[in-house]
Amino acid sequence: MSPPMENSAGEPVILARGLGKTYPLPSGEVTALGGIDLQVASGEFVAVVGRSGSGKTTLLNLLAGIDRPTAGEIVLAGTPVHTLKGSQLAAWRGRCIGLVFQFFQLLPTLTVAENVMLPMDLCDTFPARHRRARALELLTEVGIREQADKLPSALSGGQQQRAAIARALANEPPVLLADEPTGNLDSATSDSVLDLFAHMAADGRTVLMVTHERDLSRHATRQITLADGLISKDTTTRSVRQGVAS
Ligand SMILES: Nc1ncnc2c1ncn2[C@@H]1O[C@H](COP(=O)(O)OP(=O)(O)OP(=O)(O)O)[C@@H](O)[C@H]1O
Repeated sequence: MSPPMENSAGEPVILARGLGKTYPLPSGEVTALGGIDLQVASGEFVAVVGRSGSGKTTLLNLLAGIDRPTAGEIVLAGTPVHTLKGSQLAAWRGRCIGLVFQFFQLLPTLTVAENVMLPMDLCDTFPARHRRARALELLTEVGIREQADKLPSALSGGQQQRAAIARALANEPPVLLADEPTGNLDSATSDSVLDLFAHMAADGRTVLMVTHERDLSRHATRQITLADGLISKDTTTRSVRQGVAS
């Protein structure tokens, strides 16, 4: 059997065609992304690497609908993201994308469980009476169930990032996008967080992570290198089916 390359509708989970982003500056235009084509299937864990300024964050922000492309199109889990506007885009993002950031971005006055429930509250994706139970399940999945009723400040950096990953999964998004998710963690903690992403991808989710640290991309199934806003290298490093040792 070949690795899962498509979702049930027969489309890649992430599809970008001619994707470009330029910024107008007084001194002339800056091309952050020069028109890239990309297909990512369910079960892939993609590490996007490249030098500073190569366009990694721009790519992630376009895929997440945080930024708008100036050229090309994005179809994510079947939705043509480039056509969505304003509140449509925000609602789509809340349901279809899980975002993980370098500095966790947990709300400091909410408990860990309340942070995880927040996307469900905002998008009304699960009945209110089920949200806490779901948050606890997710915290169990990421290995910090016992921290549920603490404030984020009582957790270590690695635990806070696990909480942020649980929050990113709250609405069962098909795609997880992570921008330098280990940038604020020591190397052992980084490895354990990346193992978690690898397991999530092996479970059929699609994970795309931007990282400065090429070495960390060994956890991924595929490494895409950007240079000057273009894909300079695209290597599948591990079969999707192979996943990770459990
Ligand atoms: N808002 C903006 N206005 C003007 N230029 C921008 C803007 N955002 C990004 N750029 C430019 O686009 C290019 C790509 O930036 P981007 O942040 O995507 O790179 P990156 O690979 O993520 O870099 P880093 O690893 O340093 O975060 C760079 O030349 C950058 O200066």
